[in-house]
Amino acid sequence: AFVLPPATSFTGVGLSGSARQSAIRRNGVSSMIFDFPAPGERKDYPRPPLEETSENQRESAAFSQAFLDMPRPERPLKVAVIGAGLAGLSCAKYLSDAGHKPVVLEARDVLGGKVAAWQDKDGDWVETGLHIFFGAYPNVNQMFTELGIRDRLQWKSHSMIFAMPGQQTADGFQRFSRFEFPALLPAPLNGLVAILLNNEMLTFPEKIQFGIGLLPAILFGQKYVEECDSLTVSQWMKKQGVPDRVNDEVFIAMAKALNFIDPENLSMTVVLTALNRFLQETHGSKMAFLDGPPPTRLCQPMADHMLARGGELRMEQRISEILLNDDKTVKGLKMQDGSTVVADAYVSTMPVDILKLALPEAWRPMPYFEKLNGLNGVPVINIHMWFDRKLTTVDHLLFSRSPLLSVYADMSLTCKGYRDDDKSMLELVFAPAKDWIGKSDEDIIEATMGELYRLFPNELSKDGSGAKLLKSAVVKTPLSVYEATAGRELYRPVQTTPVSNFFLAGCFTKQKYLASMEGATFSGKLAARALCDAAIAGTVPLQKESSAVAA
Ligand SMILES: Cc1cc2nc3c(=O)[nH]c(=O)nc-3n(C[C@H](O)[C@H](O)[C@H](O)COP(=O)(O)OP(=O)(O)OC[C@H]3O[C@@H](n4cnc5c(N)ncnc54)[C@H](O)[C@@H]3O)c2cc1C
Repeated sequence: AFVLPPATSFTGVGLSGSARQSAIRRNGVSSMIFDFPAPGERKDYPRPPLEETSENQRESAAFSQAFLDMPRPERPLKVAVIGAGLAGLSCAKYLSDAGHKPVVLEARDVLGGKVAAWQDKDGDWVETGLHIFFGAYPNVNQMFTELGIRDRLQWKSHSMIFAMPGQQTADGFQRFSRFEFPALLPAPLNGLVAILLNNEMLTFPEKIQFGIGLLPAILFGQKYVEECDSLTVSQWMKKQGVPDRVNDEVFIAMAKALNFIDPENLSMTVVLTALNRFLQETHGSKMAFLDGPPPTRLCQPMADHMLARGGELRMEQRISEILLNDDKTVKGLKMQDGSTVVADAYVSTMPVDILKLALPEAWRPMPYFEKLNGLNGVPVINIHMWFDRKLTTVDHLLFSRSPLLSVYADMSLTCKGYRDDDKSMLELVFAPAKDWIGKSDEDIIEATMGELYRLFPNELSKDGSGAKLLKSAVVKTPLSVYEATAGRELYRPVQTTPVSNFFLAGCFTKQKYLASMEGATFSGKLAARALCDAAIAGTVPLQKESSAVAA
């Protein structure tokens, strides 16, 4: 156990009710015990087991190791990291690994940003989003390994399961169509067999036509994938002569799951990027659920890691203005409470819509920042419904294939922390949400029930004789991840900005893993690396005082 040095602020996430509130208010306890190795105690990160290592996974482990192997800075940089979502926490973690001093400033009283969760009055957890981890998330998987919390990822059978709304089995239960990836075959054979053996959704000629359509992606690789950003999924399907039914049966569900929009709008690059990972990595499409709420089960260990290495976390600290020097570098951050935070360098991980509003006037004409106008957040709604009995026995993510919903899962089965042997808690992603985001929670729940009657024909009944809805929670995110419509790749900024002491991270910034938890985590790592390199090159202007961060 390691005793934190005095005056380190911490978050009360993980505690409940008044204990949590008072912990947040105290925000500067004298000491806390963490079951975590002291700085310098462990030189090398543990590697994931060999059988799970893909080339991307090995690259990610080496990238992490480089932070530990860097020469220790003579004068550690104080870095203000704006936002404690996955990008901010990842950036802070790796900066602390490299010997720098991150100070994370989070506007809310909860860690996680788009993976944030909180407890309702009954103590039940409400999440911003239903979150799935994939085998093809090397930097996220590496993060779990580095924090010693791999056992918190609950891996499910290697399958993709699609609901068949309105269709029932002979005994009246909901029908599913499964793509099963055989365990003994390597990629891409396991994926091809999974597709070939499923005959409920696509006919053999349809699969062949889709396979032929994909040939250029297989032959020309990444270059072709990137070129396809000029086309929507629907346009690409037409151009490649893929039958409409493939779009309707599979890609509406896929597009909604990947970016909460329809194939008529989604860039084909997004779909090809996902397919590429799934077809190249044997475990790529394997899915895992976290074993409880992300703020306590994932974000807190990330924060603890950097706190144990001298970092700082300040909750309920919203920045209201970026203050500039005459040369347009950042002079400090004006906080909403009127205080100012000064550091050697600054990393913004604010979502793109908030960042655009926060940009200083002097930066707006710069082409790098001007490009951000091409990116906008997409609306999405996450719904929780608690029922008085079990609705399903399927312990997996389900693609709903229904007009209003995207994916859903019975969290009482899929997630150890929410386990209930008698009742179901469905978590459902409602998308596209453009026409619904302004509607009342009651309207949204009523519309969702309408979909559920078709999805659970035997368990739910309009006359009230089936399972009863005990309570529900609706979480609206009007501007979530950037909307990946055709042509957006051009607008995604790299992590190094034209301002020498200002860096960007966040899932919208340029990296090869889309707007996802992996994208956010990797972007934070890339920003930390860019900053460390700039520090070594001496291009970050240092503040005069040795203790640069002042509140
Ligand atoms: C409903 C839903 C379902 C999803 N499902 C999946 C999934 O299954 N798999 C997957 O990989 N991804 C999924 N995602 C996407 C994933 O959650 C995001 O890509 C990722 O969490 C984004 O992390 P981030 O750090 O880039 O941004 P954010 O999480 O948005 O973090 C930004 C942080 O900045 C803070 N902030 C904002 N303004 C200020 C300010 N002025 N001052 C200080 N702090 C500020 C915010 O409070 C926030 O904590 C889902 C998202 C949603 C909404």
